[in-house]
Amino acid sequence: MIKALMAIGDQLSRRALKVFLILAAINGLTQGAALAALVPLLVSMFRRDTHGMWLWLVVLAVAALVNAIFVVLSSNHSFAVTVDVIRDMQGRLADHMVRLPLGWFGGNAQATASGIAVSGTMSVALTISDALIPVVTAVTVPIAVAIVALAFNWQIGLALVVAIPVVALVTRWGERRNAKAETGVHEAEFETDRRLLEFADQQVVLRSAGIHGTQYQPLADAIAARRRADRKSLWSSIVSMIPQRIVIDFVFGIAAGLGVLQAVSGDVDSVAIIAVIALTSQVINPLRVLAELLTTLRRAELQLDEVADVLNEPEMAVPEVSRAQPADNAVQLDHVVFGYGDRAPVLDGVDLELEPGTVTALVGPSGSGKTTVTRLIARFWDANQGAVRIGGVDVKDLSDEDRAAQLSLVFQDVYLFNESLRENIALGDPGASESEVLRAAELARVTPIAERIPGGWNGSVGESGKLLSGGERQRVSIARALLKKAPILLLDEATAALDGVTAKAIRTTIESLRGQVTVLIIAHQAETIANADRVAFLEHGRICALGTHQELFASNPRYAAFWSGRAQAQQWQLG
Ligand SMILES: Nc1ncnc2c1ncn2[C@@H]1O[C@H](COP(=O)(O)OP(=O)(O)OP(=O)(O)O)[C@@H](O)[C@H]1O
Repeated sequence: MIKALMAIGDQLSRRALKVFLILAAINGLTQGAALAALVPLLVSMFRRDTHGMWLWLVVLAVAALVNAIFVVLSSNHSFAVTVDVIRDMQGRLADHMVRLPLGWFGGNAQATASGIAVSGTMSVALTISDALIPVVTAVTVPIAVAIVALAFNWQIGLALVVAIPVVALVTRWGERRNAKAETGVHEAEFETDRRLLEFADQQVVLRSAGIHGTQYQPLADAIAARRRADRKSLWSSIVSMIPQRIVIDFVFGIAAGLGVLQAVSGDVDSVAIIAVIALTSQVINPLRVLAELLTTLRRAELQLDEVADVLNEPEMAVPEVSRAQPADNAVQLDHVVFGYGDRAPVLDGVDLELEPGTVTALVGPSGSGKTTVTRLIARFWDANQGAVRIGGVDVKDLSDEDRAAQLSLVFQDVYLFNESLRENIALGDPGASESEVLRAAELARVTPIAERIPGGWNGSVGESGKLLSGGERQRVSIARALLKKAPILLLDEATAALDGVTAKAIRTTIESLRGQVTVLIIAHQAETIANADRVAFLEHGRICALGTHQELFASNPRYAAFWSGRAQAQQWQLG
């Protein structure tokens, strides 16, 4: 675990960790020395040797005082190290995660990331503060005691010196044996947490399906698996503890037996023997708790492995400074091939050019890759082949700031922050004036929302915007995008949840941007598509037709069939 912590920490916290370990070791050694001073003290007392008694009493007092100082120092330092470790791990995780491709956040990765960044780092930090000092003490006290015993009675001392590595080996064996069960517990814990979060988050869906509590099978399964894993881990630790206990008791038995033999044969002072045997017993307790402490360390080590796994995920290479500046607000996809992970390509040679200031509608069957096109323009992922360019510059050559400045995005799944209505819009341009915010809000028809909700512009939208309707959330996110005034606007079904009148008003707003802003719009409403300068028809991973809606409808049978299908389904009159 120390090795893993050293690998993750920066130079400063590595140094702090080393100092902490040294302090903890001195703490253990001085504790052992204070205990050891009891042997000559007891012998002097029994021999009524006043000089010796005082001498060893002073030695004991000094050792106890030094130990007390190091207890305070190491405890104090453990607090500092704990804070450093949390800061370090969370800081490095945050810095790294913002540079990971967004694809990494799909599936379980998001739950993993929040689990690791919050509970994982906390549990590692708590292990340092609660378990590391006892572990170091459990190792150093027996060593100190064995050295002292060697000085007073070499036979017993030798038995301890030989026994300590044997006990350490048996303990290590037990801990390794437990490791598999511990990994099982860790995985089961993660799955239960993930299912519980899902269960809490998706209450609307579950209740509408009539599913309550443990009727939600994946959660019930996760809880049952966790119970099984806990039981397995408990048995595993009981089984591995037995040999450790036997070896420890055996060592104590041998030390006591040796002492008794020497006392009976009259070779050594029996008082000294009693004192050394009493001292030996002090080795037993730290060694016994060592096994439990190692299990705690093992759990922290698993968390650290996960932190390391996240940190080892390759980052997207983003230049600090753009290698060139976009010449205009054109967007170009040049023979782009892209697939999610190792799945078959979604886009298989997409060529598309959005001319500056034009409105292009991207249409195609569900799952054809329309959203994926917008994600590649925004560089949430990198294309496997081909290039995506903004103003003639490859998006890979733009810094995060320059790329973000070029784009405004409104996605299907709108996320609002648990802030006021005004703050949610102002996020689009934190430097915007009050009148600019209100103007963007007006254009996106947000004003009626401010008039309705308690608190008006300063009223809260609730967690993830849950106090607003789906259509209202979309309007706020459109206002946010309009406020940004970026030269390229990507809209992915941004008006899907709006009523006809509001959708028409927003369409008018978007059309008013024509000539200034390059707009790519994914929409299913016939009016939006019919009014676009050009329609790009995406099918089978390629743009297979490009032109106005009327041109494509007349010349491309696949497009005409696609629209006829939609019109039939939605009873639209087209063409
Ligand atoms: N994060 C992801 N990980 C893996 N596969 C994905 C991911 N996002 C989308 N896909 C897959 O990529 C394909 C294209 O998805 P995309 O969302 O781009 O299609 P779309 O044309 O926008 O669909 P729709 O019109 O239904 O919104 C789909 O088969 C989808 O399952």
